[in-house]
Amino acid sequence: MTYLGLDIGTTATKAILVDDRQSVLAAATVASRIDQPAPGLSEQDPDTWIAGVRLALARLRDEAGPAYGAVRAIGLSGHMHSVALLDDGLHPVRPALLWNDTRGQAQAQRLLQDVPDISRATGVRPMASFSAAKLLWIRENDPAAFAATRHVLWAKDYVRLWLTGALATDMSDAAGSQLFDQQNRTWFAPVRDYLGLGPAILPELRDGTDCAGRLRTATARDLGLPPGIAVATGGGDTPVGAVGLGRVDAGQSYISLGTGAVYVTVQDTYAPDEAVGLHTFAHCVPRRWYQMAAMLNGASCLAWVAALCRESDLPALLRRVEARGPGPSRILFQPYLRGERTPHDDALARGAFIGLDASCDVVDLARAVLEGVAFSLRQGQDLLACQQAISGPVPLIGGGARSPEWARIMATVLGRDLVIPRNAEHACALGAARLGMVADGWTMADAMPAFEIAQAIAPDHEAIPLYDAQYAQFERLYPAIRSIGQGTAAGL
Ligand SMILES: Nc1ncnc2c1ncn2[C@@H]1O[C@H](COP(=O)(O)OP(=O)(O)O)[C@@H](O)[C@H]1O
Ligand SMILES: O=C(CO)[C@@H](O)[C@H](O)COP(=O)(O)O
Repeated sequence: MTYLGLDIGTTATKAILVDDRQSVLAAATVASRIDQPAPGLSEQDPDTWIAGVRLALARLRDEAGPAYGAVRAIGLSGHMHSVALLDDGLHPVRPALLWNDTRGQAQAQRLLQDVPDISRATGVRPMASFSAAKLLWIRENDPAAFAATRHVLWAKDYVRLWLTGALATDMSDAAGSQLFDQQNRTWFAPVRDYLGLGPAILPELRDGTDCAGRLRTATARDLGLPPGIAVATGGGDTPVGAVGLGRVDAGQSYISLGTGAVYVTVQDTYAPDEAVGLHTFAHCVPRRWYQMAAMLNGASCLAWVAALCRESDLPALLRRVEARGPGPSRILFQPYLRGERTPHDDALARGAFIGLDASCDVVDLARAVLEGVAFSLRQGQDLLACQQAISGPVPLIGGGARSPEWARIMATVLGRDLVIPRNAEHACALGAARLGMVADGWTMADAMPAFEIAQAIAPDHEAIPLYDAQYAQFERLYPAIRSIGQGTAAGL
């Protein structure tokens, strides 16, 4: 008896096969194409999500052998906010604007002005990342696509549509749309009406643990899976990561360092604080919400600086950073390469290095990047901690968690113990498989045990005061150069 988890990540699709004790039997990762032809633009063709799943499953099938044919249920996770618009025939009418596409900034401002109570009802101030601003941008800039739209789905929902034929979404992807009433867990009519979306355009809402449909016979044959198996509704990657860690109880936190970065704390009541740029969203599991600081610029900043400096071996670069000895660096890096959400809500914010001198080399730049992303997460931690205490060691997942060197810098900047869970890279895919288990009849308690620790990361206590001083400088940087960054972004 096995379970399949699919995670439609921003940079890669991941598939994982586990047995009923959740031992990983096989895993596959397939890189995704992203089109980013100019600053602020970030798109994906929804059909690449299906192509990624197809290829990942072919690899999983080769690796796993007979266990692959014994799958009892499938669960899904996907990057959030990236909305797929489908026509009458359920085909995409245009590429999806991804969560880190910031074209909808002016539209977000208009939503804030024109829709009373939007922030309190939807759990966050309107921002370009969220689906409502994207839909408004498309209505104004691609009216033919908007007019042809009959259905709106999120990344994992489009994959599930292909698997089962069911049109649905879960509470957590709905929560990230800014079209959702977080308290009552239902669509929020004032935004829907403002956008001019008929009620039938938004899909049926379900919990992520529900069975949303059964695997179609033809698709099952094509994929080599049993027909008719349950496919869970699934969820957005942020809450599904929490499921993969077994951290779904109030007060439990975790950090994900993927393309972006999120710092999450689970809640069992809806308690928004939209004023400070935190997000308060419904969870993919029933009767839970979560509060998060969400940064557009996470481990992608490391990939960026490595590519810029033609360093193709990330682990080798990170070892060179560590070999330089303890930080902080004498250079400051502001990581807003794609604008930023928490804490600034500024699509036109831009990146910066400050303090360069003639002796700086790639290792100095890389260290400054690792620290700048960590400082950004500390700003998120400071905001979250105003709402509720963050207790105990915090687990770190996502591609960035592959680096113990980065985790050490992060622990020191955050001033707290971190832990790298076993299967940290697969947390969202594992969470997806766990949603599949619940859809197959398991209880949440049995399907979602706490993670096992692969590595404990303690802060460097001697370096904490030095990093505190550098963090104070970091906090001064954005207000000092905001207008310059906005000016260059606007082409002034
Ligand atoms: N060895 C490594 N150390 C630190 N970061 C890494 C390493 N390998 C990959 N990464 C980072 O992981 C990021 C991708 O993380 P991942 O969680 O897989 O992304 P996503 O789910 O957003 O597609 C890349 O931006 C890359 O910089
Ligand atoms: O915008 C958010 C959450 O609100 C992002 O977390 C996306 O959901 C994509 O995550 P990664 O690809 O960076 O893991």
